[in-house]
Amino acid sequence: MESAPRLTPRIKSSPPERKIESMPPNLEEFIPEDRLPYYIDVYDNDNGPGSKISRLVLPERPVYRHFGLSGLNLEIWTKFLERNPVRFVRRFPRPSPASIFDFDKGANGNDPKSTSGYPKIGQIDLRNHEYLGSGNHSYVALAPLTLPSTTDAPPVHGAVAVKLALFDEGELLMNEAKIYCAFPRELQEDRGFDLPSVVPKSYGYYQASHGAFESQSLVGEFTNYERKEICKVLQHVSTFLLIEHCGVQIDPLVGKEQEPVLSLFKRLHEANFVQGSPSPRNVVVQPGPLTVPKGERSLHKPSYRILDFGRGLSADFGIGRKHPEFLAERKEAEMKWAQERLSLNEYF
Ligand SMILES: Nc1ncnc2c1ncn2[C@@H]1O[C@H](COP(=O)(O)OP(=O)(O)OP(=O)(O)O)[C@@H](O)[C@H]1O
Repeated sequence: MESAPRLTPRIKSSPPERKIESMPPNLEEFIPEDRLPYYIDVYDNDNGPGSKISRLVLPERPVYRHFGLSGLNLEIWTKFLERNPVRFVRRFPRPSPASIFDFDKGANGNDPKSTSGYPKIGQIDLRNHEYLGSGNHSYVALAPLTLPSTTDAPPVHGAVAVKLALFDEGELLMNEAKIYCAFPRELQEDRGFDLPSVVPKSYGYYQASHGAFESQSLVGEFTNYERKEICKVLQHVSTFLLIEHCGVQIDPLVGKEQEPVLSLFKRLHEANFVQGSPSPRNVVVQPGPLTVPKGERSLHKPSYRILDFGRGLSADFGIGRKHPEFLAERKEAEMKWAQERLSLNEYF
């Protein structure tokens, strides 16, 4: 008997291929909280001729449209950025007080690796990033993340999605960061046929701050006045969220293609989360299954993931916690929404 032709998912663009040769393979491993760095240095000083001010570190924000950039001393910022990375500090998952203490002991000079093996400073290199996508609120880039080795773990080097807030949408990104912190590990890790991963793994939410700048060893001479001006610009620099790169956007799905994606929404709801804006833009696909080595994966066995939790709800905090009945209502509505919006019929 002839077997039925297998349906491969519709996707918006061709499956991910490295456009930049030096880009490492995607980081796929789960990194426990105590291995995430306290600081991340972002290299972002090479934005092509004529544009020394990075769009990524300093996205266009309404504040500039209203007041222009004149209030900020961009000459000094440029001088700083040409020679130094921008240092960000981890906000979520919140570093534990003990690890901060331990970190500070090391940061004071003499202990490059902390005693508990806590990695101090990671690096993101945005100079050669690939554009992954953007929404109404964000710009998402693929860039290499490096974490130093610790006393009991090897270094980490892999490509991750860096989601930056555009305009003044930091609140959505912060909500998303909190949701990622609340996800249980089993939603992020692929555990085989019956329990595929539902959402990307996340590697923390980071913010540029005065304190992080003060802890940075700077290349070049900066006067006190210049330091103050740099701190003013830092207040406008976007926060960012690091997440696993999980493939390319799907196109609306037909018939049976919808089943695996709807079952991911079901698992998300069973774990007491709501995504908040289901649409084909917020579902990505890559060759699977993820449990086998990369060379053996194919789009005939697709691995889907749900993205974008800016408008997400969780039973762990906020309105989802205060009003469980509201959360239950949203889950029901979201399932109907997902059925309609992921379907090709919706578009005709
Ligand atoms: N982890 C990821 N892996 C692969 N692609 C991604 C990832 N995160 C984001 N993208 C791409 O970037 C696009 C924008 O991301 P996202 O939907 O999270 O942004 P947003 O600004 O919150 O969107 P919206 O306008 O729906 O609020 C996605 O549609 C997807 O194509």
